[in-house]
Amino acid sequence: MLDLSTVRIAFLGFGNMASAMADGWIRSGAVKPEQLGAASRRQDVLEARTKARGMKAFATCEEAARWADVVVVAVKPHLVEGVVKPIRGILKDRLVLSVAVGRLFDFYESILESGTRHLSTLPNTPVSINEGIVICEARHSMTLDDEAFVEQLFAKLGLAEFADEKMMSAAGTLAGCGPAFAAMFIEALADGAVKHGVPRAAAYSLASQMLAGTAKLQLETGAHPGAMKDAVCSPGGTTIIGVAALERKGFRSAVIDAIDAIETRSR
Ligand SMILES: NC(=O)C1=CN([C@@H]2O[C@H](COP(=O)(O)OP(=O)(O)OC[C@H]3O[C@@H](n4cnc5c(N)ncnc54)[C@H](OP(=O)(O)O)[C@@H]3O)[C@@H](O)[C@H]2O)C=CC1
Ligand SMILES: O=C(O)[C@@H]1CCC=N1
Repeated sequence: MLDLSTVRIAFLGFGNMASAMADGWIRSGAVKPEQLGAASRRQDVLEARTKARGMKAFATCEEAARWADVVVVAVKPHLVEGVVKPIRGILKDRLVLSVAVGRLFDFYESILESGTRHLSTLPNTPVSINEGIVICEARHSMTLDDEAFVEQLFAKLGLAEFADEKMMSAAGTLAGCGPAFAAMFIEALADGAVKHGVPRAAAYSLASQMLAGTAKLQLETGAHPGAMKDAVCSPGGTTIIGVAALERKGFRSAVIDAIDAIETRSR
């Protein structure tokens, strides 16, 4: 069975998502940097990113896969087939974890050798500080031991949730794309406060703490978000003025439309 203290994990592609996962595992203390390796396209960029973390850099995906017990496929979705197919013989005896959006169980069954152990996931960037989400496809070809190992491994990054194929896309969009929307909200709140004299740095930390605190309150109490909004809106007070302004601009519709646009894009 794979063991957290000895497992070797190789990333194929080491950009934003892969480096966030590496940071999360290293930060958790559960995986040592030397247990992590990566291969990507530009060798100079890879060397800089891996050296900064004390990780191993490999010249090719083949070398990285040969070294590893677990291979994380972290290239753009349209590159997955070209990266994976040439090394499918090596991957046959590895645990393959994918983070590529839209690359689910059936796709990997069609490009990997029969019997390869694989799982498709959709993580998000807050995994780098162990506060992320990893949405995992319920359909996979892992053994029970792999499943127990993966649950341990992903628990170090935050919340790991299994979702069936029907839910995978929308849940992945909420969790995976959501940090960009949340960051835009933080930026916009800060811009509004800066406009009225709050220093930029203070505006960012106030906006982020407000969002983190509100999210934690919802998670801990399970309160309905509408009730949480009502609890802040004093009759004739200031908040309802802001709520009415947001409604005039279609705030909630804009957010729903953002998810909708992603889910109905042509693939
Ligand atoms: N960013 C996010 O928040 C999330 C991303 N994902 C998924 O993660 C995957 C990676 O996205 P992201 O990290 O944002 O993208 P990046 O562009 O930041 O990283 C892509 C990586 O792939 C490397 N690469 C490109 N071509 C090859 C190749 N032929 N062989 C090996 N490596 C190669 C790139 O190297 P180089 O830079 O040298 O070109 C780079 O290291 C995508 O499939 C995406 O769907 C999933 C959830 C969230
Ligand atoms: O924008 C993207 O395609 C990736 C997938 C989810 C978040 N980032």
